[in-house]
Amino acid sequence: MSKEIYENPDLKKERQNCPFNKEEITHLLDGGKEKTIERKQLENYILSDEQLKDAVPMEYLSHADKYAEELRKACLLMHKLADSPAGQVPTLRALMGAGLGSAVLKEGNPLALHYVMFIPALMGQGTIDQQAKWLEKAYNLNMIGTYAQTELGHGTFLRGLETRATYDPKTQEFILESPSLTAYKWWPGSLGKTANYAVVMAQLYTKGKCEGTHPFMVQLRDEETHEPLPGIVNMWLNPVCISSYIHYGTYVKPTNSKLSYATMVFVRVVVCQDVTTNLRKAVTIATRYSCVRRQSELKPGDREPQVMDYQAQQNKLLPPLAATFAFQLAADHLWNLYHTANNNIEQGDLELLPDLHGLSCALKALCSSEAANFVEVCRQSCGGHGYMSCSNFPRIYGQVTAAETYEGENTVLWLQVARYLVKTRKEQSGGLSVKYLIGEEKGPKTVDTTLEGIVKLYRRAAVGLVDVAIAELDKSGRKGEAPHDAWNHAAVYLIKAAQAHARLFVVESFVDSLKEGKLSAPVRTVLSQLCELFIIYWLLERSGDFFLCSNLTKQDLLLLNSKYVELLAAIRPQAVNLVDSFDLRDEVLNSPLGCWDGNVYQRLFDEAAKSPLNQSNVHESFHKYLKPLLKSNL
Ligand SMILES: CCCCCCCCCC/C=C\CCC/C=C/C(=O)SCCNC(=O)CCNC(=O)[C@H](O)C(C)(C)COP(=O)(O)OP(=O)(O)OC[C@H]1O[C@@H](n2cnc3c(N)ncnc32)[C@H](O)[C@@H]1OP(=O)(O)O
Ligand SMILES: Cc1cc2nc3c(=O)[nH]c(=O)nc-3n(C[C@H](O)[C@H](O)[C@H](O)COP(=O)(O)OP(=O)(O)OC[C@H]3O[C@@H](n4cnc5c(N)ncnc54)[C@H](O)[C@@H]3O)c2cc1C
Repeated sequence: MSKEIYENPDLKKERQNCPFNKEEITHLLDGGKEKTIERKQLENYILSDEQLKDAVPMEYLSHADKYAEELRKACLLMHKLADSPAGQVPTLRALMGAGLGSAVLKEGNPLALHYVMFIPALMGQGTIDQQAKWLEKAYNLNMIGTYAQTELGHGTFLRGLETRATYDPKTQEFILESPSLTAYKWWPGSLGKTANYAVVMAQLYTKGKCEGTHPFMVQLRDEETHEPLPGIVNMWLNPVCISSYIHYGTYVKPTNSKLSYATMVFVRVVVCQDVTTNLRKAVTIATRYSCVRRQSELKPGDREPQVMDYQAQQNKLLPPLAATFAFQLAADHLWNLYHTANNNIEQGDLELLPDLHGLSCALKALCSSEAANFVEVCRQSCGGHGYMSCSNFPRIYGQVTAAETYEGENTVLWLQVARYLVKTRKEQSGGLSVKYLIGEEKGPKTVDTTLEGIVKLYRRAAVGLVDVAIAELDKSGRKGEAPHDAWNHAAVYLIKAAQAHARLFVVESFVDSLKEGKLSAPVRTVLSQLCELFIIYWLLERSGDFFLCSNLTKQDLLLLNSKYVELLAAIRPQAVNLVDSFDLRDEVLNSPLGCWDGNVYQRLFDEAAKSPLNQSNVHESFHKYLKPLLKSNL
């Protein structure tokens, strides 16, 4: 007899009479029906492998055992990648895109950097000959690489990196050295124990002149023994300059000195997708739990309500739910720009490079910071159980908040965006993605609170805040301040302008995607509600920017507040159906709070039982420490 599949009755009720086709949204997020089929096949292919499951929860292992267990699974995963029926690259893309990797490798993937930075660096910066020599070896995992740029003393300021690569024309070799403790490479993933090669960013010196940071291929460890090569601690020999600019002993400048930063641009684009995937997990866990959890009293004498019925809970969870769609659509737009710009750059056309740099910095900083804030709100919305390690919120939060720092610390990236905006506004040129900065914003300054009207407000804020920042810079200049001091003293304004620009890009991506997309009426309705909720939410959160740069009035704001709470109520009935549309398997969510069947309490209890401390009634430490204390009559 088939075992009755349990489904929490409240969740079951939430799923009844769904007014839209969930699969249509799943296909939209996957990039089409075929992509959904491919993803599900790959998920089955990976998640059905018993050897990829943890014998004991990772949190109960030692540091070394965690590393060993993650490496065991990562290596097994690589074999499955190579044997995947869908082919290596689609499987890798699925591992990176759908958060599938973290379903298997919960503490982190010791081989991630090999795929996320080492191979992209070879592809983006290696010469044809270098790619012929190393790419196949890297794809076949006959070498494991990392990307070693950050040093103990420098992570942000790349022009301050201390690792030196001195070209010796006699031997036609580069001598790499770490001249000081602060020059030691620090932070690169996999560098400690896993990688045997690295792309090392170092200052290139030739004929006594520093030509700036360049990438070098360096072998770190013996391929057989894995022992560090001689002198590896503070002296490296025989590196090879990737995309060599040394021709017959003479340095030939690249067309753009920042092309050596290309790998970081790629990862910033990838990070937008990754933090969105993590946010989707957090929202799914919190939403399902909030419909299972009944607590307190809404109507005196009534049964305890689902906590999702509190407007306060909807205010916590529905903006992040909307954000997952907004960030996904913006990340898709950025990915398309990346490919266009990259193809042009390969043809020697660098025109889109500033736009790509500006936008990738903006979106990486915005999506990572907003996702980190939203994940924390999702955790808090689950009360005490959200604090448990098994809820998966601590791990998801650790992953998204790391993204606020790596691949360019967010503040530094905001300032890069501001530099690009000020230049575009002042020079009234270029700026593919900031066309509104070229020429004046046309039309009346009156405010209408339609979707189009709200987008116009975002545009006014984006251009207005750049002008406020420029006015500050000019004011400092008139006072005789040097440009670098004026820039530093305008930082607060510059960052606000950069953030307003990033939010405008996300808002326009969302609105435009709904206009362009071939959506059924029910899906269009629910996504339009989410879009309107999200852009009003952000406007209310940052109303000062809009008061400063438009004719927004107190009445407008009160009207928008009313519209916002109406939208909370309108979307509430579809919250579970929307997160079900993400089609995230329980193994990917990895949380008893977010499981599809809503059997939360039993799963929490089962998780707690796995703790080593729950394998006996009295832990041995009682006899060693507590009992003597109890007897000591202090
Ligand atoms: C099995 C598979 C499993 C897969 C798992 C998937 C997981 C995926 C998610 C996780 C992904 C990765 C893991 C994370 C690993 C982390 C890695 C790292 O952190 S690597 C190190 C990152 N470090 C940085 O980002 C450093 C940040 N600093 C900088 O970029 C620079 O120092 C900068 C830009 C702040 C300043 O540089 P510089 O001082 O040289 O420039 P200026 O500010 O003076 O500007 C001059 C000029 O250049 C332009 N510019 C700057 N940068 C770029 C660029 N990158 N591209 C193009 N142009 C650039 C700038 O705009 C100025 O132009 P101008 O016209 O003169 O105004
Ligand atoms: C999880 C993780 C994984 C990582 N993986 C790698 C890797 O694989 N390879 C690698 O090379 N690196 C890696 N890194 C390092 C990472 O790239 C750096 O930590 C990051 O670039 C920040 O640089 P920093 O640590 O020097 O911070 P700092 O720049 O020292 O930041 C400290 C403070 O100074 C501020 N600040 C710095 N410059 C300015 C400025 N110009 N204007 C205003 N404020 C400023 C920052 O905003 C910040 O508040 C990783 C880091 C983490 C957390």
